[in-house]
Amino acid sequence: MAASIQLHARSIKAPFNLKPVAKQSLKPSRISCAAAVAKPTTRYSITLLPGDGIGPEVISVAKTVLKLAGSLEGIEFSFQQMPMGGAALDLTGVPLPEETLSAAQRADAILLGAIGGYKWDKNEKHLKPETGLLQLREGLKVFANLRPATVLPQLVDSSTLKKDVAEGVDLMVVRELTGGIYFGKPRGFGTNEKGEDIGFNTEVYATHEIDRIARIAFEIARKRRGQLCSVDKANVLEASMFWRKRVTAIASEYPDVELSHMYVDNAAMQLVRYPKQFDTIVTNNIFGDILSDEASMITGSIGMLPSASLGESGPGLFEPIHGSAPDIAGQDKANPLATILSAAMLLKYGLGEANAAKRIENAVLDTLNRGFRTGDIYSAGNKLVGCKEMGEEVLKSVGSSVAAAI
Ligand SMILES: NC(=O)c1ccc[n+]([C@@H]2O[C@H](COP(=O)([O-])OP(=O)(O)OC[C@H]3O[C@@H](n4cnc5c(N)ncnc54)[C@H](O)[C@@H]3O)[C@@H](O)[C@H]2O)c1
Ligand SMILES: CC(C)[C@H](C(=O)O)[C@@H](O)C(=O)O
Repeated sequence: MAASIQLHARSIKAPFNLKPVAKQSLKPSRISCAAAVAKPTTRYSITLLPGDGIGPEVISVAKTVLKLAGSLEGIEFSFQQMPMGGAALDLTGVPLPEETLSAAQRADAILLGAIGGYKWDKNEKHLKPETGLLQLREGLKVFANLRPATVLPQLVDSSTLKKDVAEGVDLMVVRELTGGIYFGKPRGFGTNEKGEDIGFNTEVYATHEIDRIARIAFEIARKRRGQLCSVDKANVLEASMFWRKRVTAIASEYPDVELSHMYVDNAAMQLVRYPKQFDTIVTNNIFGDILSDEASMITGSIGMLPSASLGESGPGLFEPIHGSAPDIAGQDKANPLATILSAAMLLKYGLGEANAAKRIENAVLDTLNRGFRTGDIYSAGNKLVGCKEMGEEVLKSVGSSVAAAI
């Protein structure tokens, strides 16, 4: 089994090994005239969770891309598709059936589309698709969520920011994923001393939760441009004051990384004022959710941003950061590139298959170079395509020598 924080083996000693080693080949490839040069076949099991809305559309495309990129690198996948979110609610009455969680836990990696939709919006908390996603993240113990936002030169004109502001942006949001206000207790509904109805949640972080995400962020920053910005609300919130104290303490283990701190309101503003100032951002669950959506728009569209969610052991969870986009679901309008790039992250961080990952990344660049655009990233002079056609073009690029060469 593969994947997780060590960026891929299932058990980890070092906090974050950014140089994963590919899983061992299980058997030699078929004997043929080309046997001397053929790569041995490596096999992985992938759990696919298409979910709701545009989820099934983008997963179907990403699966074919993953399959082809893998086969060109001697990798064979077995896919198991399981219900999740609203689709699971309709089928089984719960948003994360036990069978889905255990299939995910047994897999080498998980690729998820998106969950949610109008149909289930008024459900009680425990019957919301979103609750299923949080249960999945908790069940897989994937506490580190990596959300890279890179402005590709081909898409500078798709950004809503001015060209000189967006050009060259390359940042990584490291979001704590299994703690904070999303999971803190007490939480719920009740009545206050005046007898008025209330809803309440708790933002809480323990030392080990902050220390482990901080170490991962420092490791990532060390391998990028050596700058880590910790985003909090330490001028107001005790949980943030403690967050800042622990991140500062962990910094002593990483003298080569330059640590800065920023309040979240300022960070939200700086992201649109001068995003190039950021290299790696580390932040809590809720601030990471919001800031990564904001960062996605710098790159042109939320339909471009992939993510990897990793734990200390066990398989990683890979998903685009966007939701189920009910407004465009079923219309073949979704941009599948965030999910395709999540498949690349699955290969790289989840399985340690860097070459296959590079094939996908290069194929995406080549497809954009050839002028294909879904509606969300369209600009004049390019060719407007739907989700399926975008997928077919990426497949062509994966199959061409370009993908191996760029
Ligand atoms: N990880 C997830 O599964 C996830 C993430 C966010 C939201 N959600 C859920 O999705 C549902 C809709 O939420 P929302 O509307 O706030 O956010 P959303 O991300 O689904 O959509 C926001 C906007 O971005 C557009 N968009 C999103 N992905 C796109 C893509 N790949 N290509 C082109 N356009 C795209 C949508 O059309 C919409 O206009 C809700 O039920 C929400 O809870 C799920
Ligand atoms: C759907 C929701 C539970 C989820 C989150 O808040 O984490 C989403 O916004 C995301 O970013 O994946």
